[in-house]
Amino acid sequence: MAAGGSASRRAQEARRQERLLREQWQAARWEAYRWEAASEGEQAVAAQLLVLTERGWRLLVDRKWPGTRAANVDMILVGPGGVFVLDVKNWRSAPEVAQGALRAGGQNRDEHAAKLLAVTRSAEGAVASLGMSPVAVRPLMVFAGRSLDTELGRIRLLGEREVGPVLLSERLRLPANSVRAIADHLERAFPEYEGSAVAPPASEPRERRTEPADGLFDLEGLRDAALEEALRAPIEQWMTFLHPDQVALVRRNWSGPARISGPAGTGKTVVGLHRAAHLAQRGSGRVLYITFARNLHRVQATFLKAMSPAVADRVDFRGLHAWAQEFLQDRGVRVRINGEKIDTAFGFAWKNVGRDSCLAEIDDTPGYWREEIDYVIKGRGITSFEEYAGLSRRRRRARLGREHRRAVWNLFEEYQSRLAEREVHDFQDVLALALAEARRETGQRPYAAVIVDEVQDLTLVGVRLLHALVGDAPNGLLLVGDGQQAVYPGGFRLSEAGIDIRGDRGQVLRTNYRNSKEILDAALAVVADDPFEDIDGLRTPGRRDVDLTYHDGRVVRVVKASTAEHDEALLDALRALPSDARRDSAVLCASMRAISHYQRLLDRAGMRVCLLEHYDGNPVEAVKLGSYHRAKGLEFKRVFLPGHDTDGLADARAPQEQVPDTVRERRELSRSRLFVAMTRARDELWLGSVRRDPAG
Ligand SMILES: Nc1ncnc2c1ncn2[C@@H]1O[C@H](COP(=O)(O)OP(=O)(O)OP(=O)(O)O)[C@@H](O)[C@H]1O
Repeated sequence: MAAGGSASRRAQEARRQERLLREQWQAARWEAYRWEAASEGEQAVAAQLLVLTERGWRLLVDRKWPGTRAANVDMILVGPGGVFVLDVKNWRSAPEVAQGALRAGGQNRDEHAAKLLAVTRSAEGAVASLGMSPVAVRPLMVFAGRSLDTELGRIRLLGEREVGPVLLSERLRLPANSVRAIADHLERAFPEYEGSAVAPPASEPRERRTEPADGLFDLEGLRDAALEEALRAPIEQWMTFLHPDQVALVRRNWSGPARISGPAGTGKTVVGLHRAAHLAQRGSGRVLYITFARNLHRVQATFLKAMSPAVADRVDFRGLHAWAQEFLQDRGVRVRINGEKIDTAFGFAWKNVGRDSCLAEIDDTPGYWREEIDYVIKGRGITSFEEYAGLSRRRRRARLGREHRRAVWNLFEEYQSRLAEREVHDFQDVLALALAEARRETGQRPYAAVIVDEVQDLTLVGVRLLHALVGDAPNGLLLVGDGQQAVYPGGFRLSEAGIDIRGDRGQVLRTNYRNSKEILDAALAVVADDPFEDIDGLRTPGRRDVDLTYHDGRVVRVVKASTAEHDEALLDALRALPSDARRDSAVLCASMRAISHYQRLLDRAGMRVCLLEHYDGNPVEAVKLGSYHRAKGLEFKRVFLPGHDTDGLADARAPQEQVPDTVRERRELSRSRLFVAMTRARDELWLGSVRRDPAG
């Protein structure tokens, strides 16, 4: 359609909406004025809110507060924007918030805020039994005859004029059937208050309010449009609903460190985020939410803000290394990181004592030995050769005798002295320094709780560091992750970190809410023969039992004879998408080289690209592009994996006994990474390959 045509359609729609609103406003005012016992101010607020009831919201007025004898609740509103508990005030003096207190006419009015919070907690309890996240209920204090929009803790204070527009512009959180279910449930939990001052007249049939007053109202149409919009909504649209088992985890009281594990897509992150909001809402201290991946925390911060704006500023989302550097800086400890100098230091060390040692017989790629130092020696905080000589090198395949370990140790010492010579630290040093600092008793506890997402990506020293921040305090440390999605070498057991997870403090989620069966089956086939050991030391087979929630999805396999044909097929698939579907699509690659290649390809084809390192969780009208690593923890409706089998999948079919241990280890890691990338897809997974010449 021509642009002019769609602009005129939009203008027509805007006029229709305006007329509709005007009609709804008239009807609402008329109805509010029939609430004779209410003050004029309360009627004005009610009129604003009654407009919402014409737009898919349900308004419960003057309800009994369960568990009390005579107290009432002014209003509860349930709608696409969530659940709100309202207290309507008709004060003679203007309200103000000063130094965390509510005041009016020179007097402290905190008792009103306390009552509203207590009612909100009752409502949270009621919706939690429906499986709704407790953080989705929000308290509002609305002031008749005033104009304001401010906050007091988690309470939002709004004036008579602001309340309608603010609620109407809330982002979509609940679909229509959820609004119905919650409102029905709350109607039962908060029965009508006897002797109600503002209840609508009994003679007025309740249904009248939701029926069109005349032909101008197209309520059915509005609802259908809202529903359709929810289905089309970008993938970032946050889920407010949790399964009752997940809600229980969010609200649970743990007596010490706890852990949530489970296969890909089982809602671990959702639970972690709701838990962060819950703790921030309940306690007085700050919550630290840590991930290893460098941009994931930004995305998660955006999600939390959408989900629970009132608490968002009490949760710090950080990448582990950046946080550790800030922490050291705050404590006055100097660190110097310089990537180039670190590489040179290792390069020299390898040349001097590695290249001609017995290590080269096992694997002559220096990278393997650098990983040994990073993940095994420094990552596990090993400080003496004897300790290293007796170490069980978890998830490392090459068997090293004493002689080889001695050679690794020499390489490590040489590397350390080269770093010292250049006066630089590497990333492992930063964590070790931060750990030493965190263990120093300063009397300050910066955080009440620490939540670690994708914990399998951390090293042992990283986990020790975060544990040191909160110790074994109740509800202090929560570790969220899945060993099957480990994408870095090496590993450790929690017991080595001195973390004891026992009884109900170790929880496993089992229902995959993300992937369709076809997609999950394809992903599990890649790692089917790779049993793995998780941080609790349990060995688990690669093909795990997962419960599925049934929704459609498909796997598209495209095999071409040349890279050019393969790339053209990718472009065709992307071009075939409607333009608003591209924003929920991601092209993921195993290497940086491949990312540069596909960035050029998409640029040349005129397709807008958003690199994952720039993605912050807000919907963006572009195809996302990034590495398998960067895609960790994220999800997309459609995932495109060009050349997905160049690194790992095909190798899995080679006879294993002829392959050196270190190569097998690398391939295993490649398969884990591919598994992670594949399980990012919700509805469609596109797997591209270039046919290899069997003789080649
Ligand atoms: N109870 C639920 N009902 C419906 N959808 C849910 C539920 N719980 C989680 N989801 C959805 O399932 C998807 C996967 O959730 P999440 O990202 O938290 O899983 P995860 O276990 O952290 O995944 P991964 O380990 O693969 O990163 C998300 O879209 C989330 O909104």
